Amino acid sequence: MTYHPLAVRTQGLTKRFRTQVAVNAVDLAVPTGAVYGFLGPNGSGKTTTIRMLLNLISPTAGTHELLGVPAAAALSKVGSLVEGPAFHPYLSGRDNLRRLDAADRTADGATAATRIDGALDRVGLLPAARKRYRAYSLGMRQRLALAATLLQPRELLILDEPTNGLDPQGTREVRSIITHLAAEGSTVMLSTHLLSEVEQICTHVGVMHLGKLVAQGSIEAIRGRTAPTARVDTSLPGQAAATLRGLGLTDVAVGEEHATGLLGPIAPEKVVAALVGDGVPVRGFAVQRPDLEELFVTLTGEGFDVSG
Ligand SMILES: Nc1ncnc2c1ncn2[C@@H]1O[C@H](COP(=O)(O)OP(=O)(O)OP(=O)(O)O)[C@@H](O)[C@H]1O
Repeated sequence: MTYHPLAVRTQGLTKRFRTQVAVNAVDLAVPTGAVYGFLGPNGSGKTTTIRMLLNLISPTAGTHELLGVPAAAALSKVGSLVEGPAFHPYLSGRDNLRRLDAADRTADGATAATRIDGALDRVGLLPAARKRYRAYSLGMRQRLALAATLLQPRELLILDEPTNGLDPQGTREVRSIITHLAAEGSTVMLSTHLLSEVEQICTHVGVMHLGKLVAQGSIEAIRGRTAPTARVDTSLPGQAAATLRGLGLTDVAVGEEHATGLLGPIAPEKVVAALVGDGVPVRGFAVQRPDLEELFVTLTGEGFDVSG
């Protein structure tokens, strides 16, 4: 395995459908080892981008590389879930994988059984391997689709809305598999319209809005863009506010039983020490950042679905 710092890299990637620009000059940078959440509301261009990455449609303009090389040269190391594979309802999960594996001319027939059960095991479907596909829950069906992408070793997984349509249990199952796959060393790029999904399983995020990538980076770095607020719970909020102002906090506000202020570069422990030193009875102290949702609403002018 050759190491490339970016598992997915695009420059100026653009797709125009007649008059509509569905994807507009997108520069993606998915670091190797990341779980990258490709976040955006429906219609923002995620699927179109993913289809271009996988060479399923050709870009109007721009370039893309997977694993450091042009996509065509990397696709054998890339697992994807875009339109799930067609499974046969009357065959078992295992037999469905057998069919898919047999159709892969690069796969070694002698090791098929090990490979298939290995893939079933990784998605936790081994106990249900003999069940017919039609008896599978939606979550199990999606897990089988993931297993199908894992029949070959993959350095990169590109998953389009992998939890879409699943019930909470199925969603949890699929998220946990994604986390495991990432822990085993695969880079994962997944599209989603759920901010909560990004917060739960992603290390990085790229935010799409009307075909444009409006923000991208590690969750930590993106959170870091927001100014932290110190909040003091106290019976003497006026006095607390005076201390905060004295230390140089800005936007200091007084509530009924609390005071808040923007921390800036001031260390939280210094604030606590000053409050205590000034005799402010501190009942609680917290450093809060506006959550990602507030930040993304600012970036895109619209909210994200936070359920799920
Ligand atoms: N084959 C096509 N022909 C014309 N327009 C298309 C085509 N495919 C996508 N579009 C348009 O491009 C825009 C982006 O669609 P896309 O499916 O990429 O968005 P998305 O973010 O993946 O949303 P969703 O989650 O709904 O799939 C939409 O306005 C869509 O109608």
